[in-house]
Amino acid sequence: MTRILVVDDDPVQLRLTAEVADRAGFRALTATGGAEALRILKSDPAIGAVILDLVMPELDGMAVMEAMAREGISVPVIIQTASASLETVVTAMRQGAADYFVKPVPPERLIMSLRNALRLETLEAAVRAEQARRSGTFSLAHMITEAPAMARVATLSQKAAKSNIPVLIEGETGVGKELVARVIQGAGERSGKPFVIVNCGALPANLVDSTLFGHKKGAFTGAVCDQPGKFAEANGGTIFLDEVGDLPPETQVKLLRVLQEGEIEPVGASRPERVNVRIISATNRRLLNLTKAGEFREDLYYRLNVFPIYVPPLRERREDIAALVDHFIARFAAETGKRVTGIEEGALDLLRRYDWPGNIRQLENTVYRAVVLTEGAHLETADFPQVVAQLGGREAALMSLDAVPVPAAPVHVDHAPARRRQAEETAPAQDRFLDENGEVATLAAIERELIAFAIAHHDGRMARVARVLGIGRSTLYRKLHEYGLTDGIDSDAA
Ligand SMILES: Nc1ncnc2c1ncn2[C@@H]1O[C@H](COP(=O)(O)OP(=O)(O)OP(=O)(O)O)[C@@H](O)[C@H]1O
Repeated sequence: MTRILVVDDDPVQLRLTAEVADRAGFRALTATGGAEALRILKSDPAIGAVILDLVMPELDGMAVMEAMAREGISVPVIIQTASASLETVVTAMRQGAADYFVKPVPPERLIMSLRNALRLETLEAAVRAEQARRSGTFSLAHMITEAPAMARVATLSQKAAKSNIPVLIEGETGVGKELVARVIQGAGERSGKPFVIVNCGALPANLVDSTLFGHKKGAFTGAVCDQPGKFAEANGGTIFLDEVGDLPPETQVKLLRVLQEGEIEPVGASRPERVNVRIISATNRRLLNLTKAGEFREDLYYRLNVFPIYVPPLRERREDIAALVDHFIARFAAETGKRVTGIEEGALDLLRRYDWPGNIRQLENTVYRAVVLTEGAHLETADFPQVVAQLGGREAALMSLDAVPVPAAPVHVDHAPARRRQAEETAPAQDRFLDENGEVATLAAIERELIAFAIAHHDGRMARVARVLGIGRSTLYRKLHEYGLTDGIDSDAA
């Protein structure tokens, strides 16, 4: 819910305006003076707009706007005043006010003005983010990171920006790893310097080395002139090695050398060349597992993984969905020239419930498609048919589970109603890891479920159950007691 700040020295007017805003779905904070308003604005970066009274004792509305400009607080301001002079209107608008009203303001006009101001601000923020991305000055302020699960990412990326140590960013596909890398570059001393992206998984095998390190004329057929590689291109700045786990073994050795010596060896060169490049790598597979499986050099792993950052998937930061959707609507409406101005609460709720296996990139594409196809000014549930279809299937499965009376006492799973078992078998794997509140279940809960399943699957033959679960029989029996699964189980049923 977007927070707005209402500032008025008249307590009755203050309460009335705040109520109008609350009724329209905003959360109104209030201040009775300019100093208090500035204090709130400085401490709460999530405030989306301010409704400001011009005439107040001590710090008046104009002074508040001037202070906001000085402090770099770019929240849109809607001015209200009891008596208007043309001069004050002009001054306030010059100072950057988004709109101006003489009291009493009809509620619907005030709300429309608030919505317009917020939409414009979202669009301006998207434009600022794009400009910062292009100029290498991207920062945390350009990224949506309101969810508590992103707090650690924010802190770590700011810390990483202060040094030049290699960073490894891990996270599922589309979670924003590249953006985090851009924040690390944009907030540090290499801000504004080159930021070169290499998708290691997409390089043709025979061109990996020359793409990364460059080549000399005559190094191979077709090498008609010296060609600098990505490392040379990134000199003075940052190289972002996406899908670093896909690098072939020979290239891994060369990368290790860059990390150890700060030198690259272009293909066909007689001696190495020094480079000054910060290395940020990323992967959506666990690099440690690749290392354990012998697919990735261990020495290189430790060199790359000096400062690890894990970016959580979107389903663990659903609080960001509303802001991301607003951001994408503003951007795509502007890009496609469609007059889409928002999303209905029911549709937003649908998007919040979906698990987004493709994360933010999938959400971005989904909103794009909806903006292009919609006929209305507000996106509705019907504009997200794929999400409806997928959620519908899952929720129907859960409802059929609910319809089955679940026995109060733990039972032998063999005796559980057949429909329940069938639903368990068809539920998508990731749903099994969520509890009834949609939260990730505890290890104990999953272990209990797995043991019950194994007992049912092997018809209660406990020796076999212990064997397939990879634990001893005494451990199995201890766990049965711990989880209250002993009812109906004959300890001799081996
Ligand atoms: N916090 C965010 N705020 C706004 N846009 C975001 C955010 N995170 C990601 N995006 C957008 O989502 C898309 C995917 O992000 P990005 O490319 O950084 O993900 P990634 O994890 O590097 O993906 P991949 O694993 O496929 O390389 C991009 O278009 C990016 O601009």
